[in-house]
Amino acid sequence: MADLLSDLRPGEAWHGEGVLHLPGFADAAAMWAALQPVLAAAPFRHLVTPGGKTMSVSMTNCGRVGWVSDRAGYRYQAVDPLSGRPWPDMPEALRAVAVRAATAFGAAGFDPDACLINCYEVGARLTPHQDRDEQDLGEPVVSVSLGLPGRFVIGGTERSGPKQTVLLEHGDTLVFGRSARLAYHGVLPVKAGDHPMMGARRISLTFRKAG
Ligand SMILES: O=C(O)CCC(=O)C(=O)O
Ligand SMILES: [Fe+2]
Repeated sequence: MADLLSDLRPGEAWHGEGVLHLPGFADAAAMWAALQPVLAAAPFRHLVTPGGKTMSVSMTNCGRVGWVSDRAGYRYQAVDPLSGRPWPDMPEALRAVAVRAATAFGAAGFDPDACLINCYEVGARLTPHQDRDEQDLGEPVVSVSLGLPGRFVIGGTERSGPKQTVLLEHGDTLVFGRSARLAYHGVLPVKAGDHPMMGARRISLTFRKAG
């Protein structure tokens, strides 16, 4: 840990051994441009939880597999249920950022096969959950934020218990893995605002090794 800490650049922060915040790490404009063909082929949609609730966040995916939720449960699958076709490929420009961030985290060799893309309109939120549908929990999750700020809340491996909030702004990247891989985390309701590039919303791209 001491070695990693001494390599940190100004602004970077470890929130415990398993969480690394890299402010302004991603070229947000380049990522937004690379995302356009993905969103054209697989638009955002509001998924339904197994319990029958419609999520306030709308989602889509790129990569070999994508995360979906419906009355049957949560899972990764190769086909977009909306189009009946495979999810769009993960653009190399996006993948490269995730690999670079994972390397900064100490997870060199990260090879994401799924990118779940979340769109938060003002007021949308993600209640605390664990990301546990991936086969290899030894690999981290890398999340890149675009648009309005997000207040990312992360705690321990129990749903209750202390949590801390990390403000994620346009271009910020957050990596969580190792001791925090199964940490409960979520996003507080996004506050009203108007981002010059992204408008009144926050988008997060979450890269995973699903299996
Ligand atoms: O939007 C975020 O920053 C977090 C998203 C998240 O937790 C997820 O996609 O599982
Ligand atoms: Fe998550």
